[in-house]
Amino acid sequence: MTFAAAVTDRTRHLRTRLCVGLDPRADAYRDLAHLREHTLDVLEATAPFAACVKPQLAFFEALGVPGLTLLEEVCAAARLLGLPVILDGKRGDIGSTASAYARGWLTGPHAGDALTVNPFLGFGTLTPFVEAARANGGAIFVLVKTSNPDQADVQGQGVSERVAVEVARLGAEEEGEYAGVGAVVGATHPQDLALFRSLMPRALLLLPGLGAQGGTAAALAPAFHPGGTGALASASRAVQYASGLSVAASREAARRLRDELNAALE
Ligand SMILES: O=c1ccn([C@@H]2O[C@H](COP(=O)(O)O)[C@@H](O)[C@H]2O)c(=O)[nH]1
Repeated sequence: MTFAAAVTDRTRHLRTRLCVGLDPRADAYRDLAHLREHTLDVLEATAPFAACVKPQLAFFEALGVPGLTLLEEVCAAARLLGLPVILDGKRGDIGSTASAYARGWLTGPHAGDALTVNPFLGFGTLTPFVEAARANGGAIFVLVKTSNPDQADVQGQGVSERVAVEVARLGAEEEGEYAGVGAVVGATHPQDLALFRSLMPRALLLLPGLGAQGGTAAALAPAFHPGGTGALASASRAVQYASGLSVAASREAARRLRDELNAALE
């Protein structure tokens, strides 16, 4: 089953559109063993309420080689739990380097099922990512309009719309309900969600910024299709560190966010 089909299946059968983000901050733990245990515990505790999981590569890379080993463990554990994995790496570069990124993060030993991708080196540089994702039934999420308040300094509405049109074009010929070329649109921009939904009708939208950045489930309905499919709302700190390092609190936060999204959509 492709990534797009697998998350949509979880949405329909488990009634969840929540993407649980894993951003393990080294300074929150006694040592690496503690970070590892808590991260894997949060993953397991929140899995029943999640459509997918999104490890942020920066936090794993910051730990060096042990971080990459842990990332492999996280991906393997997610698979055992039936959770599709989005690696949030925001990769992008000239073609030859983009190919290496695509091999590493979409087909390599610590590959995810999907990868976030930066389009700002030009649309041609997306090709290796699209091809690697297609070859493996995976997906990419292209940055269209990021969640941070200063995104408009560089992205701007015209640029974001142009990227959105390209995302739709890249996915247009793919089979299936949703294409393997999706888009990142911040949950912090609820006023723009209807526009981006209409510009990219068959793209899965990844909506980061739920919780800690101020995004709310109630405002996200325009990103979804009738029936509540087509988008994944993502929260990291609000789940992993819902109340200090309490795993029970992480579980309850995931359950609450899942329920809030369902209340807004069903
Ligand atoms: O536009 C974007 C794209 C990615 N992110 C990443 O998502 C999480 C958000 O963390 P929270 O704790 O839920 O705020 C983090 O890994 C970001 O790098 C984003 O925030 N916005």
